Amino acid sequence: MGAGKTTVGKVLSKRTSYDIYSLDEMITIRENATIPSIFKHKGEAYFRHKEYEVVKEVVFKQNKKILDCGGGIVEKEDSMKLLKKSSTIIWLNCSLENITSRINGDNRPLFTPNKNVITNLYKRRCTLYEKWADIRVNADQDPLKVASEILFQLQI
Ligand SMILES: Nc1ncnc2c1ncn2[C@@H]1O[C@H](COP(=O)(O)OP(=O)(O)O)[C@@H](O)[C@H]1O
Ligand SMILES: O=C(O)C1=C[C@@H](OP(=O)(O)O)[C@@H](O)[C@H](O)C1
Ligand SMILES: [Mg+2]
Repeated sequence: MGAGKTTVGKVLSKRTSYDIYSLDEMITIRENATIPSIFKHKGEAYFRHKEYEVVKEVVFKQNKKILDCGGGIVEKEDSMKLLKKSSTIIWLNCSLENITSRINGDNRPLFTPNKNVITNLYKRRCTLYEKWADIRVNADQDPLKVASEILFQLQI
């Protein structure tokens, strides 16, 4: 959360002309509900299943594309296996300090300003990103630079 995936994804889409699929946006439209409302009324497991369904639907399309995932996609192994099989997984590695300053007071149900809780979530997620990512970029810099670093690493 707050690493800049959605922001950088849009920059990459403009620069490459690849289509972009924002999973959070697709889920919101399909469920006709906001993400906080889905979490509140249906729970996280339901949301993760919806994420999985959207991934399954888009990854094997033949067009060149960028998937703007939610940061919690790593919580569901089935989703990650599909991504690993089909895609290059990019980790936008961002300090917890920057994440916290970017999204404080935002509309993300799993974000909390409680330092212990968010530090534990951050550390656990970092282990998962480390496990699954093909490429890691420094996301503690301007989004345009993050996008350039990704294109450089992918040689696009
Ligand atoms: N590299 C960056 N530097 C500073 N602010 C950023 C950066 N990337 C994103 N932001 C800002 O942080 C917030 C969260 O960005 P977003 O792209 O939605 O992150 P994510 O999709 O990873 O949760 C937005 O207000 C966005 O404008
Ligand atoms: O980290 C998470 O568990 C989540 C991240 C959010 O997306 P962003 O990473 O774009 O904030 C969104 O999918 C949902 O609030 C859950
Ligand atoms: Mg996002």
